[in-house]
Amino acid sequence: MSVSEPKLSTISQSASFQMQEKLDNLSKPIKGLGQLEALADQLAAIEGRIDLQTVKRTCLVFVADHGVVQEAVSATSQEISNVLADNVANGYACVNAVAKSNHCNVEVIDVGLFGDSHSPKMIDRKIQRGTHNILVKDAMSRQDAVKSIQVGYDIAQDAISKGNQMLLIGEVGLGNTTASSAIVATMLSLPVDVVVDKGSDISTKQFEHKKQIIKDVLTNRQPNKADPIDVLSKVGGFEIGAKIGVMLAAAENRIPLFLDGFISDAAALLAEAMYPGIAKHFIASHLSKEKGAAKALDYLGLKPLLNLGLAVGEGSGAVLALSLVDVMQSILTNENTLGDLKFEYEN
Ligand SMILES: O=C(O)c1ccc[n+]([C@@H]2O[C@H](COP(=O)([O-])O)[C@@H](O)[C@H]2O)c1
Ligand SMILES: Cc1cc2nc[nH]c2cc1C
Repeated sequence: MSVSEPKLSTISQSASFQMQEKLDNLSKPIKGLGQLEALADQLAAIEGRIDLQTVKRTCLVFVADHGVVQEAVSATSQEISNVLADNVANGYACVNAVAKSNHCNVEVIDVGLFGDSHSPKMIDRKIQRGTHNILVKDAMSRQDAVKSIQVGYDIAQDAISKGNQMLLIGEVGLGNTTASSAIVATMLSLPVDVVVDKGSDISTKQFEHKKQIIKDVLTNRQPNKADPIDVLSKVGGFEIGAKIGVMLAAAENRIPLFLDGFISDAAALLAEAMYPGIAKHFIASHLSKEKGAAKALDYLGLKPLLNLGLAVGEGSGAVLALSLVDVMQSILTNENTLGDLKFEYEN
């Protein structure tokens, strides 16, 4: 099993059916827990069992820089990526705070920061010092695009071998909503205006400029949607490739994979094009505030669990959705059955 010879595990319809039967027997109206029931069904289908394995989970946060930040498409200057990435590695960022309350491990992996990390906790798998500016040059070589997927795959395999039962993915990378917009517009053949949004919050004037930059990027780079590696190498990012690798390792090992926001959604479109059917192994934790997110999730047939207007990144939304998994586990463990109440539906 590897990136070059993927072998997705099967999605167990019978485990999903058994889970729904169990839920239908609980002391509540049939399907009364709505999308939470669909979540439990999907987890059972992915894991191939109804005694869901959810306790040990890790959010893998991939950090990388984007040369296109030179074009003033982001709220901050490029050097800030390092500061933000180190903040996650040191345990003080938004995702760390959410992870503390939701009992989730966080690991931070440098796959392409321009600078050197100052955190001893940063895992160094740097592929290059940032992507090239995609307005003028391909983001990375094809070889580095494949390498980014392999790095993510290896990191995920390691996490799985340490007993993780669910994986979550996040990122820090200023400029990556520009790269993600270019990916989503390409993969869904949509106009840039329909998918682009304000990322880490830019002014209206800067937003108009960002739209034009992405249009020019697509004209200059001509990514080929029939070849996802071409798209990743021309307009993508190292953290986006690494996320694809995690998705593959999770899908091979019956491990539920929690997407975070827009950048995960863009990576998921590439993964689905490379490994058709892989999206069935993904849980859409939330609907990002970025408007292209809904387009990507609709295409993938994924219904987000939360819709809170989140636009943080780091994996924070994915970790937040774990509270719903934990609530579902409590329901499955603690709620009694219609039988206990000697209650039966009449038809
Ligand atoms: O997860 C999202 O949907 C999301 C939406 C907006 C911004 N972000 C985060 O903000 C950074 C990218 O914003 P930008 O404006 O520089 O492209 C990057 O570090 C992402 O993790 C993330
Ligand atoms: C403050 C800040 C925190 C972030 N976390 C992930 N991306 C980010 C971008 C900014 C600007």
